[in-house]
Amino acid sequence: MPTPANPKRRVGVLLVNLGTPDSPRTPDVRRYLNEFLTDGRVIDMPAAVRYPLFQGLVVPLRAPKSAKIYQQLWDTERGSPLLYHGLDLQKLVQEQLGDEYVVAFGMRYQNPSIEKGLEELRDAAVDRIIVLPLFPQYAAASTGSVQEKVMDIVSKWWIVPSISFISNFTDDPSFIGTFVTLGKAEMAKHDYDHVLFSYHGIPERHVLKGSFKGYCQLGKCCNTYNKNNRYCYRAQCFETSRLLAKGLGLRDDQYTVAFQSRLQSRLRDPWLQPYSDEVLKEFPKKGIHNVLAFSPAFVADCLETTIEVGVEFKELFEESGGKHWQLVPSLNSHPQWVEGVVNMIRQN
Ligand SMILES: C=CC1=C(C)c2cc3[nH]c(cc4nc(cc5[nH]c(cc1n2)c(C)c5CCC(=O)O)C(CCC(=O)O)=C4C)c(C)c3C=C
Ligand SMILES: [Fe+2]
Ligand SMILES: [Fe+2]
Repeated sequence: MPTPANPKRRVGVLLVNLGTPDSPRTPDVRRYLNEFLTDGRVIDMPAAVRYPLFQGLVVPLRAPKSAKIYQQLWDTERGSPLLYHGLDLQKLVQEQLGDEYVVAFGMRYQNPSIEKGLEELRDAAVDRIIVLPLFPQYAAASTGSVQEKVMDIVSKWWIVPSISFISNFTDDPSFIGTFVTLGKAEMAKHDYDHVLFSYHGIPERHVLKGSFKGYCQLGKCCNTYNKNNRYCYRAQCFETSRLLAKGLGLRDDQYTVAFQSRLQSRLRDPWLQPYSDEVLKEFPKKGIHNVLAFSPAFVADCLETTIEVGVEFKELFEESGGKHWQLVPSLNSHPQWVEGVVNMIRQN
């Protein structure tokens, strides 16, 4: 309800990304991983197994190694790229939307928290709230987790606000268009034999658990994007890739879709395949020596893009006989993307 002091109706917008540690020091990375990897939507094991296994064993072993990688990524002045690009986006989107909207930013894990963002919107007396998780493709482990957290928080408020979620933007013209702009800029600087679209992986089980009436079975079911696989992460990754390829003018044999960042565990559960690291090692044997890599599951530079694709995959490719590897930067706060986010919000 509008307050007498501010009779104008205003819409609240909460932009959310995954999360990042407060600093690249091991204790902060441990705290972040403990929150992340005990989320039942990320590690879908019974809580009685998940907490002792991850807090007691996996996270203590992983945190010092992850901390070293975060130290490589950290900007001395601005900190974690995922955080500062998110804050830049918030500022620019707010400027374009004007004072009919109040734009907040939150992280699913660690800071600034989703709770703080929602409280900012409540304190601004907004009329309704639009939540935009900054994940192009819907996954229960990313978007679903943000939705659960938001609903959990507001369900405990005395006055529960009207809320809507933008659950994915797999095929949004500005999301696709900005990546095409960035990709074409790289293509103008160098000749490439092949393009790799590398997406964050998820366990195959997660896709099967969300399969609508058993439609998605990790096969050709994902070759078209339709009402039966609307929420299938794999189908969405293929759809994003087809649209990017079209925008870049690529034939089907000029690009490969693959999945990265699998969490190696002794359980050896299969993740979405093919695995990016295995695919890229084979490229030189197929005569592919110049590769342009995109990370279209992320809208901002982060550990998984800058370090995993930009540094680690490049080294692996060169060790395997490849000549030139280039990562296309993420959308960050590119003006075309800012305008796209503004349009998505206005259309909601
Ligand atoms: C694109 C959306 C994401 C999905 C889906 C996702 C699933 C998922 N992730 C893990 C495990 C890890 N992910 C890590 C980092 C990370 N993940 C995403 C996004 C998605 N994850 C982002 C944006 C980032 C980068 C954060 C940053 O600060 O730069 C990490 C931490 C890094 C590390 O220690 O290697 C882990 C661990 C699982 C298990 C999973 C699905 C089940
Ligand atoms: Fe992840
Ligand atoms: Fe599918």
